[in-house]
Amino acid sequence: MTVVVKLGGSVVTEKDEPETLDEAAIERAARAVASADEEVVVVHGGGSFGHHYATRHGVSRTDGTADALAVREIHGAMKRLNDAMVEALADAGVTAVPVHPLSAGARDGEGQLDLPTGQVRTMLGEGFVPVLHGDVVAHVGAGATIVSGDELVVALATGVDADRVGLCSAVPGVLDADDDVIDRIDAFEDVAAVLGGSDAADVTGGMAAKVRTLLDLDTPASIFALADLRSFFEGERPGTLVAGGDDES
Ligand SMILES: Nc1ncnc2c1ncn2[C@@H]1O[C@H](COP(=O)(O)OP(=O)(O)OP(=O)(O)O)[C@@H](O)[C@H]1O
Ligand SMILES: C=C(C)CCOP(=O)(O)O
Repeated sequence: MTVVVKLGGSVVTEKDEPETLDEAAIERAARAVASADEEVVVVHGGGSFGHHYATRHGVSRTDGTADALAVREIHGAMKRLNDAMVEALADAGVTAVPVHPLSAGARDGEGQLDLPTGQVRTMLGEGFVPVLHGDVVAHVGAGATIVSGDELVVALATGVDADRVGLCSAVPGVLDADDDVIDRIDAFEDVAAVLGGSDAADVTGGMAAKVRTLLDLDTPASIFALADLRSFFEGERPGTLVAGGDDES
């Protein structure tokens, strides 16, 4: 059984405070990952590290930069966050190793992401837990653009043939107009009216982009809060199930 899980930047950082970790949340998430019996691929988002620098340099998933300093600053911030995540996971007993998307993937002229995953599959086979992160990647004709952790989740889930996919965010699921958790989403149009961006600085589009991206995936994906991460690893389906191309849950 292989699980791909994203730890949202809104969970592991104080998203409103530049380069500020949420240490307690990181430790709690690391303990939950350590409790997993499955092969796990971890992805984390940008939070107050990546989004802060991406906003400063005007870079998004579609607006690129040719400025190498901007690329180094955005990537450097994400590497600092990734170092902290890998260290916390290691402290919790997880065999975590870092994987940096800038060095592995790129976008073509249509913005399509190409993310090789052979190295991730080999890491899993050797007992490691790869830890990837939202990043900046080279983009044909645009210099470099942001790749969100959510896009990486979709590419990885396909690449490692994941059995389960989970996204841990700052909310208990996708909320409807009454702030109740929506159990299941099968089509973007069904929920478009209630989907917004992020409450904090976020160049990748918040919840609306998250749902749109996950609907591209054949494997159903759950969106839930940190309090539910452990139960997700225990096989439950907390929060909202985004079921794009497949009916099974
Ligand atoms: N209908 C909705 N239901 C739930 N959250 C919503 C909704 N509309 C907008 N949001 C916002 O989307 C946010 C989650 O998206 P965000 O991109 O911040 O999450 P993340 O993946 O945890 O963070 P990061 O992008 O830094 O990794 C919530 O914190 C909330 O502010
Ligand atoms: C802003 C950067 C560098 C990463 C964005 O990843 P996300 O937080 O998963 O959307």
